[in-house]
Amino acid sequence: MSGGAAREHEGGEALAFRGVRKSFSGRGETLRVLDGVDFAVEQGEFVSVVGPSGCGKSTLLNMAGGFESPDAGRVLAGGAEVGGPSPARGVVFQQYAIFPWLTVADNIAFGLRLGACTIPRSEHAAIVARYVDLMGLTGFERAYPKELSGGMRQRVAIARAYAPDPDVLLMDEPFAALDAQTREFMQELLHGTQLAERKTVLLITHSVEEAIFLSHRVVVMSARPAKVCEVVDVGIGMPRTAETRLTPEFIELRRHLEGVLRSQSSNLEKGTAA
Ligand SMILES: Nc1ncnc2c1ncn2[C@@H]1O[C@H](COP(=O)(O)OP(=O)(O)OP(=O)(O)O)[C@@H](O)[C@H]1O
Repeated sequence: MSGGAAREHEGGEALAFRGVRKSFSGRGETLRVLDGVDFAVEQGEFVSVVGPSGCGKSTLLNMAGGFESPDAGRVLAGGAEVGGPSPARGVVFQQYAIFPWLTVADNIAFGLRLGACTIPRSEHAAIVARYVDLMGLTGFERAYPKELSGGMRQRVAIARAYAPDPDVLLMDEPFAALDAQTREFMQELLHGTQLAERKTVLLITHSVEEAIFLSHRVVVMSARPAKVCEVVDVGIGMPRTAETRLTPEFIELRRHLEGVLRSQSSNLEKGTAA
């Protein structure tokens, strides 16, 4: 459908990290986590961040969400400095952060009903129906979270994040708690939703395969104190399917990124950053 063009986004920076530094202090020690991180996500682009464990990936996402602020440098959303959480930036975390007392449909509608959302009430039902369909939740609209599998709950969380039409979606290991088979299925659902919606997405993941499958570009962080050590343009046409994972380009890219990550992780163990 895309004729091999992996990057079909519109251009223009939706999110940018400029010289971002961050340390955490505690028990008389200072932990330098981010040491001048620079990259941007363009509008409509899907970018994943991978890196050694503890290098500061979640810290970056928390800054984009407005939950943390940098010690130095700037985090920009739509060209403006991020000053705190905003409905313009939807967040999906690893834990099933959906409300147990609301049905699937009401969870998905949650952000639409907040005062900050300008989408008219008359459109809410159609929006909920669209995400129920895109996330494969048909028939479960009236179910409560306790009646759903872990994968389904996370699909509700993703639908809820997309529904109020935020400028940017921030996802922190959304599939980490799921088994491998469910995880692949979820990646395919998210990819289909993303092709339909073309949002700007920043995804943090431990899985190189997940990053390649979903993204236009993959940002690799170095060991802590972290910088960007490599940015890879995936360049594999969309839509991607289960077969895409078996193509030589995909396998070669996975091998390359796993090698970079392995060398960064060994730097972390040695206590040095490349
Ligand atoms: N609020 C905080 N206070 C103190 N230390 C923190 C805080 N947040 C994060 N850290 C520390 O900063 C480092 C980076 O954490 P972060 O969660 O951002 O890394 P990560 O790359 O997402 O990790 P992982 O891959 O294990 O999920 C870790 O050593 C963590 O313990």
